[in-house]
Amino acid sequence: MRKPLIAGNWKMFKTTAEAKDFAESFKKLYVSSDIQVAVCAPFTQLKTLKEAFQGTDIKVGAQNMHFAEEGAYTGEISAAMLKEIGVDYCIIGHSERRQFFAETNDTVNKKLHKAFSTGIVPIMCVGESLEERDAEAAFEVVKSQMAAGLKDITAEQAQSLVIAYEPVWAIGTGRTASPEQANEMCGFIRDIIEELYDDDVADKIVIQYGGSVKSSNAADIMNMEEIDGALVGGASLVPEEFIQIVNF
Ligand SMILES: O=C[C@H](O)COP(=O)(O)O
Repeated sequence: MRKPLIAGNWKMFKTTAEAKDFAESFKKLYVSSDIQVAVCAPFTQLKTLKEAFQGTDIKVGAQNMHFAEEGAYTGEISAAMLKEIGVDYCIIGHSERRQFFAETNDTVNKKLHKAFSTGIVPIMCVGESLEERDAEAAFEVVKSQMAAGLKDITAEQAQSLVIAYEPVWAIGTGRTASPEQANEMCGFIRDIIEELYDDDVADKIVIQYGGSVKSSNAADIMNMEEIDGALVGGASLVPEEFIQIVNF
């Protein structure tokens, strides 16, 4: 049985003081359940959050990492550095990284290999742009992101992978994919996993939806059969809002 994952993605928001405030308020509202909860924060807040969430089952994730073990890569952070402070998850291939920081399917693939070999669970993001959806190319685009991103990833590794389907046109726009549209693509992603691996892996893999998820639409999305959680941007910044999504 898959354990759904609801993960916040803070993007480039919150100072250390703000992260501490969030954690203190959120812990008071949070009750452990059969939903896994994680907060993916800026690098500088990861240690703060790990400490603040100690003694709870709330996990912590990064939003990016480099694929090399170490080296002359000014400004980058390695998987080992994240692991050392206890980071559980890392978002890989978010559309904002693809759009603004030259992330490609090839770098996504390299990062996945490094995350798995370091013991960090990758949250691999896939999703089409509005132009691609309008051109009826959404399924083809997602399929090629999946195939290239998962190149040479073993079935054993893939079982613990999280995939986030985030249609680019629904991110931060207030325009959510309908629960049916999201469910259809998440089902398609599961079919691709079955094709690439087998039905056992397809059955185990967690597939999230992301894009303008809020407390008002969380239940409609989360109750869809193929959707195992959410990657939540803006609405994860406010403890009282994020907890309502977690408790959908
Ligand atoms: O990673 C999260 C997504 O980019 C969604 O962001 P959003 O909930 O602010 O639309």
